[in-house]
Amino acid sequence: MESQAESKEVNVRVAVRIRPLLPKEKLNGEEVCVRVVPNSNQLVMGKDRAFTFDNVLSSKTTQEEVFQLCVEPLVKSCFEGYNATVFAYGQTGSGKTYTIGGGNISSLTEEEYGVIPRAIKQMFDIINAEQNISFCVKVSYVEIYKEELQDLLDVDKSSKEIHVREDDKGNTVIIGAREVECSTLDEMMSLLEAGSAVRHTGSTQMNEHSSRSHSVFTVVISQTWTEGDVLATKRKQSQSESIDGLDEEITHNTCAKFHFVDLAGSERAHKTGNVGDRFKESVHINSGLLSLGNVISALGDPKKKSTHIPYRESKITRILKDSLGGNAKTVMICCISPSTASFDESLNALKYANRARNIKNLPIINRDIQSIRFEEMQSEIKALREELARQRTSILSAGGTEIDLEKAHKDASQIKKLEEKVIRLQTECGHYRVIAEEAYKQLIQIQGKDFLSRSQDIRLKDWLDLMEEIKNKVPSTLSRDQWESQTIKDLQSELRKAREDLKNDEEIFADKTKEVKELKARNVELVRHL
Ligand SMILES: Nc1ncnc2c1ncn2[C@@H]1O[C@H](COP(=O)(O)OP(=O)(O)OP(=O)(O)O)[C@@H](O)[C@H]1O
Repeated sequence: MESQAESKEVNVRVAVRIRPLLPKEKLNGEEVCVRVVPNSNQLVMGKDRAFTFDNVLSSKTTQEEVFQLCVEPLVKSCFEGYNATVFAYGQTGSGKTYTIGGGNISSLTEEEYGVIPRAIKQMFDIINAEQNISFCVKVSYVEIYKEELQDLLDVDKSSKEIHVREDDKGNTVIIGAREVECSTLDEMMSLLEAGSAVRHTGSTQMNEHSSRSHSVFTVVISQTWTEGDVLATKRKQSQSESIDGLDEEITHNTCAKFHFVDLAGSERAHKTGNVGDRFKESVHINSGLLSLGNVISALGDPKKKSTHIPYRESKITRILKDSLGGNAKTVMICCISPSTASFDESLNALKYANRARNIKNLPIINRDIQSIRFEEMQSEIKALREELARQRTSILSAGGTEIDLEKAHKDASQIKKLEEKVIRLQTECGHYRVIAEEAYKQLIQIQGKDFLSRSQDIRLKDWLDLMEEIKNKVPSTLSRDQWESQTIKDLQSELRKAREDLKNDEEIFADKTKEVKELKARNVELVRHL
C-alpha cells in the first residue's frame, strides 16, 4: 500500500471522562474532587487546578454520547482510508475497560456497550448501506501481558509467534496474530466477546475485575470500487447530472486499520495491595505505561521537540507508533476517578493527557500503490484518446479523406483494446497471486499436523515446494516489488508506443491537411485560368 499525504497535520484529540463515584466509594465516605465547568471543555481539580481538553465528559455522559463525540468521526475517517486509533488511559479502576467496551459484554445491556461494539455496529451499517463498494473486513485481537504478545483469538498460539514489525513503508504491523475475516456484525461481536473473555484480568483492592494487560482490538477495512459501478448505479437512478468526472475503467483500492486500545491501569502497590504474581504484573504494567509516558513527553513537550522518541522501549509504544506522532487519526480518552482518594493519580493522568494534546500526527489515506499508478496511466490514456478525437475532427473540417479517418479510428480502437487487455491481465494476475499467497500462509501452518494422512502431507509438501519454487522463479531474479514495477514499466512502454503512434498519426494528418490545402489552392488557380 502506498500512502497519500494529506496537507495538514492534526493534533491527537484528547477527551477526559470522569466516571461516577462507585457504590463502594460512596460507602467509604469518599467525596468528589473534580467538577466540570458548564458549557465548556474545562474541568477543575480540587479548588483551582483547571484543565482544558478537546472534550470533557462528566460522570453523567452516556456511553452513546462518548461514542458520538469521540469515536464516530474516526470510523468515518477509516472508511475514507485513514488509519485510526482510540485508546483509553488512566489509573486502575478509572473506567477504561468500561469506556472501550472490551469487558464482559454478555453481562451488559446495549446502553452500557462501550466504544468497540458501537463502532463495529456503525462499520457494518455503513458497509450494508453501500452498493458500489466491495469490502473485506478483518479483525485481530491481542494483549500485551508481562511484556509478551498473546493472541486473544488463538490462545494456543505461542507468544513467540507474534511480533511487532515495521513494513517497508515504515508502518507498524503485528505479524503472526490470527486475523479473521468477518462478513457480519454478529461474527465480529462473537470474536470480541470470546477474545475479551480470555484476557488476563484479576481482582485487586482497587478494582474487582482489573485488566492485567494492554489489549489491542484491530479492525482492518479494505475497499475496492470501480467508477463503472458507480456510473451504472447513478444511471439506474437517472442521476445523470452527477456522472461528470467518472471514468468507467478506473478502480480504487483503500485499506485502513482501526486500533481500539485498552491500556492496563497505572497502579500503586500500596493501594492495590498487590503481592506475588499480581505485584509482578504491576511492575510490567507500570513500566509499559512509563515508556508510553516517555513517548508522550518526547512528542508532546515543545522543548523536547527534536529529540529521539523512545518507541522501542516497550511493546505497547511500538504498537502505538503510527498512532502517536505517526500517520493515524488518534483520540485518547483519559479516564479519571472523581474520588478525593485518587486525587494525586487523577492529577497525574490529566498532566499526561495535557501533554498528549500537543502531539501532532500527519494522517494519510492508505491507497494501493498500483491503483494510484493505474489511475495516473488511465487518465493519461484518456487525455490521449481525447487528443486523438480532436485531431480527427480538425482533419474532417480541413477536408480529410475517409481513409484517413478510418485509419485513425482503427489505431485508436487498437490502443484501447491493448490497454484493456493489459489492465485485465494485470488485475487477474494480482487476484491469483493474493489467493495463492493466502493459501500458502494457511497451508504452511497445517503442514505436518497429526490430522493429515501421510499421503495428504506429502501432497501438501509438494504443493508448498512448488509454490516456493514459483515464488522464487517469478520472475527468476526479481523480488515481488521489482516484478510489480517491471509490470508497471511494461504498461508504461505500451503507453509510450501508443503516444508515438498518436504522434505519427498527427504527422500524417498534418501532411494530408497540407496536401488538401495545396490541392484546393491549385484548383482555384486552374478555375481562374479556365
Ligand atoms: N462511566 C461509568 N459509569 C458507571 N460505572 C462505571 C463507569 N466507568 C467505570 N465504571 C465502573 O467502574 C469499575 C471500574 O471500571 P473499569 O474496570 O472499566 O476500570 P479500568 O480503568 O479498566 O480498570 P483497570 O485498569 O484496573 O482494568 C467497573 O465496575 C465499571 O463498571
